[in-house]
Amino acid sequence: MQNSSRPESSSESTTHFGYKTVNEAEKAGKVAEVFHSVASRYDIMNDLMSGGLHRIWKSFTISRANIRPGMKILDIAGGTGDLSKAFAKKTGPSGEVWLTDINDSMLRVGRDRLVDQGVLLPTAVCDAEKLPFPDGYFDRVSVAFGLRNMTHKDRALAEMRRVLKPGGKLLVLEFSRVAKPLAPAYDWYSFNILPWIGKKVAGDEESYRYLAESIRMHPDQDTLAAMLETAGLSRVRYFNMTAGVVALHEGVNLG
Ligand SMILES: C[S@@+](CC[C@H](N)C(=O)[O-])C[C@H]1O[C@@H](n2cnc3c(N)ncnc32)[C@H](O)[C@@H]1O
Repeated sequence: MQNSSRPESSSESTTHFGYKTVNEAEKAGKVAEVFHSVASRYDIMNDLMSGGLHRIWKSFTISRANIRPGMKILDIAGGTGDLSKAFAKKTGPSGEVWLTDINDSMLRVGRDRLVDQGVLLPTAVCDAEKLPFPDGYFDRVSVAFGLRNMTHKDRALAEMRRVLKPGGKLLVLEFSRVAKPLAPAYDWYSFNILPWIGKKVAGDEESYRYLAESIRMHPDQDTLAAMLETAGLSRVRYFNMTAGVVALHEGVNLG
């Protein structure tokens, strides 16, 4: 489903940024512009756009993570820190939860928000495609609504598997393919209402048009499950939520 016309390793390879075809080297910069622009209004936009549903999708992810005190957790593309905060509650002080993101604006909003709530976590700017952590370090790795924005999803998934301990679990929460009968209404909402809310609330219509487009360009449920398997994960399964508006994929590193 990647829109590349050449192998990923070529510096002239193309990929997609929403519906646009761009050079791979350009994509990360364009994604960075989106998240620098929306960072300060990101949380309110999430509640407005999803009618609060993102909280339920994240709660389900947290319950599937089955976290126990003392575990080491990596939250990739963690943004404003919703998952990290919930993970930290479950690991307790003996655990280690890393809030990471490639975008320092998103991470700053997240870190400040957590500090205001009395939650102090190690925080790092890092690219999911080149994680600065040793092999086999984490019990759980999560990425929520982040994979869609990555240029080389296969490299990012391989990195996620690399840093998981044997027996550790990867959780990928992402927009996915909605059930067919709902597609017309969902498309109308995505291409009319989302950019309108983006304009009124975040002063940025284009970033929310990118959101709608990037969802359509993201691999569907079965394709993403196959990508997790290719990355070396086992016992791969997924759960559709809200009729496939989002899906939680999970896989285990059996070493
Ligand atoms: C839609 S936000 C999700 C934030 C948070 N996980 C949540 O669910 O609310 C997507 C995040 O992915 C991050 N991101 C995009 N590409 C990335 C990459 N290559 N490595 C790490 N983070 C990335 C963006 O900076 C952004 O903060």
